[in-house]
Amino acid sequence: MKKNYKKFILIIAILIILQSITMLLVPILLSIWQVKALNKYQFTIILITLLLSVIVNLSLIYKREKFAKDYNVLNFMNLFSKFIDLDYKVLVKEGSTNIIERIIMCVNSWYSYMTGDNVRIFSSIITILLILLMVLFTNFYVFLILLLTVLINVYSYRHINKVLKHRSKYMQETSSKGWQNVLSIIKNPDFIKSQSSFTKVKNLVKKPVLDVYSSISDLNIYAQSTSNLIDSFNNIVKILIMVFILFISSDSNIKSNILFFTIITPLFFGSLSTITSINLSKVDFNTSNDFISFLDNNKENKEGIKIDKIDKIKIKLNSIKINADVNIDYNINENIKKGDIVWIKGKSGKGKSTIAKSLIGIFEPENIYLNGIDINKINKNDLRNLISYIPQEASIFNTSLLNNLLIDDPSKIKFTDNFLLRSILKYKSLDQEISDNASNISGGEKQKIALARALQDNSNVLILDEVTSNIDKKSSNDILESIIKLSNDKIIFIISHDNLDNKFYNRIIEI
Ligand SMILES: Nc1ncnc2c1ncn2[C@@H]1O[C@H](COP(=O)(O)OP(=O)(O)OP(=O)(O)O)[C@@H](O)[C@H]1O
Repeated sequence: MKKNYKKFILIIAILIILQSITMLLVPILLSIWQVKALNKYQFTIILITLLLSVIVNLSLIYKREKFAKDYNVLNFMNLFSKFIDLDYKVLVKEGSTNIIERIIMCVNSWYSYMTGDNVRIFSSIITILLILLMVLFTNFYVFLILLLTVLINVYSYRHINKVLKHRSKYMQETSSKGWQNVLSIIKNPDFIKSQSSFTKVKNLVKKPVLDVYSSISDLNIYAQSTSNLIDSFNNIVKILIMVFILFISSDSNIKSNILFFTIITPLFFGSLSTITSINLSKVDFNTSNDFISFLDNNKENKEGIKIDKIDKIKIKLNSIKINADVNIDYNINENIKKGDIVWIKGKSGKGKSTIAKSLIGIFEPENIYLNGIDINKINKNDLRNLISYIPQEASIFNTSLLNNLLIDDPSKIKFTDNFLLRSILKYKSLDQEISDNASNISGGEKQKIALARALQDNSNVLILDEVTSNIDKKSSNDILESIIKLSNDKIIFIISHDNLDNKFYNRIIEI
């Protein structure tokens, strides 16, 4: 892609330079040839130049958007990998939707800046320098005025950018957090439709929406008013130059002077305002890069000793530190071996799932050993490869039932034989699209799909966290029985606050 990007930027640079040349060429030719005395040949050249400028503009749009598709997808996927690699605590604190919203903002600002704006700034600077050079040989005083204008613009924007960067960061953070909060309230259609009055829900939604639009409005007031002040200053300079030209011109050169400066000044100030408008996208671009540094600095450390199997687990737990404020106390001392089925029982909120999350390296308590090795020293990818954790909340995606199963090769699987899917496939096909928030399937079906997905992994340890809580007792027992039959020799943890039939386990960890 880097090679492709270089090639793309080269083409875009050529097109933008051509665009600037075609823009500058017409006024220069007109001022040399004099409009009144154009012959057929000169008129044709001017027409061709204008036509060329249209073709160059259209090619720019086409090239940019064609490239943007692949560029945006690649950038999104790169940032998505950083998102997956984030530390769990940061993920919980920031919120996944918030981070994804910011990733989308990054992709958009990279697109604006990297696929044209960066080159356009360059070409505007060249245009300004060329015009300054032309004016230097035409009128030294106007040259000084234009040079001073450029310096005032550069100095002002330097100052404005410092403030803007700060405000743009605040706006990006507030708006992505705000939309995350709104989505969390409205994402469940069952909840929305079960409300008799929307006053409370509306009040809940109004606060984050107000935060979002307030931050955008604050940013815009500052950005637009400062840009406007500079634009106004530039406009005054533009008028003063024309008045000055009229004042200093003699009768003989007044026409050519007016023609030259009428054409040159809009181009000069146009290029200056191009830089101004791109300035905003540059600020967004820099803010986005800071966000990428944030993602990189909060990466989870997965490094550690490589293991390829787990056949014994020692849990000698006194406490698990979840974060600076939350610490959960335990009194566990268990030696678990291959083939054991352990029921982790305890009241709600006592810390059952926290043990499961510690086993896959999300939390890092002391005194858990796998094959005699301290779990905190083991490579986290290996841990997650060898331990299948099926969480309490089934993750269901807005795609087909088949896609939800994340099966590598569907042709090898006989779905009707699958004890989990059989009952679902009586009423639904594998092509059935699962709607947003999985509103068109039942709670039990969600759990069966999540189970069927996880059971494909060829892991050594299986952790079932209340995985049948939405399924009737008889079906739930059938499912557990089938899982145990299929998981010969694995270590299985069954987390449940419900009573469990004693045929399903041979050890208990009670919290
Ligand atoms: N990321 C977190 N940040 C702060 N507190 C947390 C976090 N995760 C869990 N907790 C708290 O830790 C405690 C134990 O949570 P855990 O999910 O392990 O309980 P549990 O026994 O599995 O509960 P349940 O049966 O209701 O699922 C709870 O008080 C919970 O609020």
